[in-house]
Amino acid sequence: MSFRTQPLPPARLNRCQLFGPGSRPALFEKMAKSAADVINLDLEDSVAPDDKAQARTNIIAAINDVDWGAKTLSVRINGLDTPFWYRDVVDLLEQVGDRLDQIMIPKAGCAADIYAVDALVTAIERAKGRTRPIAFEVIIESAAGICHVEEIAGASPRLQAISLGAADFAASMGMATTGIGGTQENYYMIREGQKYWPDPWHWAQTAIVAACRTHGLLPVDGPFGDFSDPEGFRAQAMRSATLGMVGKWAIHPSQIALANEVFSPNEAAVTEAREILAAMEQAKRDGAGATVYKGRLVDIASIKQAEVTLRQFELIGA
Ligand SMILES: C[C@@H](C(=O)SCCNC(=O)CCNC(=O)[C@H](O)C(C)(C)COP(=O)(O)OP(=O)(O)OC[C@H]1O[C@@H](n2cnc3c(N)ncnc32)[C@H](O)[C@@H]1OP(=O)(O)O)[C@H](O)C(=O)O
Ligand SMILES: [Mg+2]
Repeated sequence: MSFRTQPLPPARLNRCQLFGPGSRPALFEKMAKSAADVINLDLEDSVAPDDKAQARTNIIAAINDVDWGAKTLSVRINGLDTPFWYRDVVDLLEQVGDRLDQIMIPKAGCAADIYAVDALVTAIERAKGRTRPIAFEVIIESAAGICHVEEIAGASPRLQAISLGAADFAASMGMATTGIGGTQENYYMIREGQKYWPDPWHWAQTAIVAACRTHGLLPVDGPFGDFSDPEGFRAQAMRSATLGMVGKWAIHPSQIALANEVFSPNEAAVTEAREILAAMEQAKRDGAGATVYKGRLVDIASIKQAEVTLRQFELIGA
């Protein structure tokens, strides 16, 4: 381990982030009653330019009036290249109480983007006497964003999470696809006449996970557009979980249970984690740093791996 130790991410559940357009207030109560850990009320790309002002009004009313329970409540503001974002921040922070937990910043391209929003948020918080600081989540969804992901991850103490936005990312990268996440038909390899489909999002996900883990943030997988394909969603989510992501967006309620299931350790994983810890306790008593569990090596690193599973399990139980 480096002399600089790796910080733990915020101890909160983030298995599923449910999105809903700010221009569809009829969805808000349904979102609040859902099983998603995080709610993202959207002012950005699911809202048409002419509807931005009304969507803002809808969201402010809903934050103040709807019972959001224990969910993390987040609003996605408009991008810093638009004329809308400053008004999003000002109206939200001046007109909602402490119930708003987080602002989501889309299309972040460099650390200065986060600095700009932080400066505005800080000024409003001071002016209004807000005592609980607003957290930030950032979406990496551009070539610049992925190039600068590590500096973005370290840009503000408000940052709690980073998501991958597959659709804008694909567009920014010039990828030859209109798919939002998942397997891409033309991204394949051939061996002995058989086609195999690797994951074109893999490298961007791992870059986000590494940046998040370095700075103690939650890495989150973004949208899977084809909500009629639950198996495709599940497969994408399981790949993301295997790479270290803690959750995934849902753009339709049918995706919530899938995300919650994939990002909650199952009984077998919890049992195995506990058995590995017990095996390592025995190894310690025997004066060994490594031992054999079910025919395979486990050592001190295995303790840390098992603790990842158990930490997530304990959060869910809390
Ligand atoms: C890709 C980039 C992104 O920005 S993704 C995030 C932004 N997108 C959104 O916020 C879209 C969110 N989803 C929706 O707006 C809708 O789900 C929909 C348009 C995809 C489908 O809506 P529709 O009403 O047609 O769906 P039904 O199947 O009829 O609904 C069934 C039932 O569920 C209720 N419902 C629908 N959506 C939601 C929701 N989001 N939350 C809660 N409840 C919802 C609906 O009202 C029906 O209810 P019922 O009538 O049964 O009571 C990204 O940035 C990138 O770059 O990658
Ligand atoms: Mg986007």
